[in-house]
Amino acid sequence: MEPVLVLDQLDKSFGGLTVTYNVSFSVMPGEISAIIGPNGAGKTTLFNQITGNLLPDKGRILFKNEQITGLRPQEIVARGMGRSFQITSIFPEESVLENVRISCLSRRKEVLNPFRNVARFKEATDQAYFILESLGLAKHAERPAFELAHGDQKLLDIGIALGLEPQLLLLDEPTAGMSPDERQLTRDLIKRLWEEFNLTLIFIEHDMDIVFGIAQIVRVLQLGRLLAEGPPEEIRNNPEVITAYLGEEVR
Ligand SMILES: Nc1ncnc2c1ncn2[C@@H]1O[C@H](COP(=O)(O)OP(=O)(O)OP(=O)(O)O)[C@@H](O)[C@H]1O
Repeated sequence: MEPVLVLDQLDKSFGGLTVTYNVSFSVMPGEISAIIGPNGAGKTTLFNQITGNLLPDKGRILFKNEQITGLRPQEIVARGMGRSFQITSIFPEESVLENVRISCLSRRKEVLNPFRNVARFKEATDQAYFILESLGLAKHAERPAFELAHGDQKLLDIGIALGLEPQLLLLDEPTAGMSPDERQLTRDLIKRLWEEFNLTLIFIEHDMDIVFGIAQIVRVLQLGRLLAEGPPEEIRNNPEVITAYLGEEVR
């Protein structure tokens, strides 16, 4: 089996600050994996390079065996990579349904003209409902998005990404700002979405219950370097990772 994503020796600096240094790893299709590391380790900057929001100074990124380094984010999305953001990217005045339907339609290149192709519009509406039901948001379908609670807005953001039918989905701190109960639900939800939508999923997360609960592979960044990579048990017992990040209490 070929990897779906390959990072090959990525470097990125801001002024004198090295934020990504010689980062290489491969992600296999269908894998669910986590990126962890201290604040400022470079996790989001790494995501930004993968999604084309930032250009690496050096190195290559391959997605489904093709070079995507230097492509614009929209081109990378069109190839099947989705992303949710730490800060949500919803249209606040539009309904919850409309937010997801827009992305389903844009996948079909029918954004603003529902009358041109009624069948496609209906198909996109059904797909949007299916996604909202998977996320537990169908009951809020008709409400304006800004009325949703913070946790639900984050879920909607994932729904928007799913509307684009990604094969690879990147989630940046999906549980940030959530209550412990919401975190628990979101953990189960992420696992279910991964299965239901046949995704390859990479998430950045600080909550170690979630990381060790659902990731098959954990990658640890420290000061922009890939410190360790492996299955949860191996990472949890890795002395360097414990010293750099985990501490003793999570063992
Ligand atoms: N556009 C930018 N210009 C200058 N410095 C930046 C820029 N983006 C990020 N940085 C710096 O790069 C470093 C890594 O930031 P990044 O957000 O990637 O870390 P992170 O691991 O995602 O952190 P956190 O867990 O807090 O989200 C930080 O020191 C940050 O201040």
